[in-house]
Amino acid sequence: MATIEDIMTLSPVIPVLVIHDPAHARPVAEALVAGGLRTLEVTLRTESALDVIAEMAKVEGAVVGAGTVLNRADLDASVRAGARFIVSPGLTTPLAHAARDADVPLLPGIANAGDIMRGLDLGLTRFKFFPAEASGGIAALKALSAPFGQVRFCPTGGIRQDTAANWLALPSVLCVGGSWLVPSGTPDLADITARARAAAALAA
Ligand SMILES: O=C(O)C(=O)C[C@H](O)[C@H](O)COP(=O)(O)O
Repeated sequence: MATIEDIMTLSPVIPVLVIHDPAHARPVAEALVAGGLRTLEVTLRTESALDVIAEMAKVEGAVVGAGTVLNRADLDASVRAGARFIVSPGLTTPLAHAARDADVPLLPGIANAGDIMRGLDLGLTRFKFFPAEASGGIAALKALSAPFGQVRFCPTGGIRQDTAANWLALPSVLCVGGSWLVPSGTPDLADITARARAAAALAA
């Protein structure tokens, strides 16, 4: 079983995916992997998300996780569908316990020092900083990182190709997440691969 650190360091950018049509799942995952992004977060925001996870998990080289996981039921369903890691917008004790029980890596969202301290009490040191730009951006994460030397982050929310490098330059940042890799609508696979290639070229 990979650790959440392994997942976060596979590539500098984790695409956050909102896919409605399961028929798009495999081609989109293949296009991202072809561009060099292997870690894929499928949000549970669509009715077909679990089917999308199952389809994407078949793509060679893809490491598929579930995002927008809110509780134990979401987590268990995601793992059954083939998710190898779990991302949540926030941190709850029941979700942390569910991840521990399922032995699945968890990347929970945090936005303040209290969230981080609760995470540390639960044995967690790797967090999604969400919503990154709206929570104060780079200045906020720098300030938040200072008291927690052992903690590392995946900022997500409002980050794009042209701002990702600034985030990745922070010593406390292992990777960033973002939805800019796959715009909504019918997927343009060549464009997705080009976006992935540009993102993969950003060094963490
Ligand atoms: O769905 C979830 O679980 C979330 O926590 C939200 C997503 O990570 C952000 O919506 C991505 O942000 P954008 O890249 O600005 O679109």
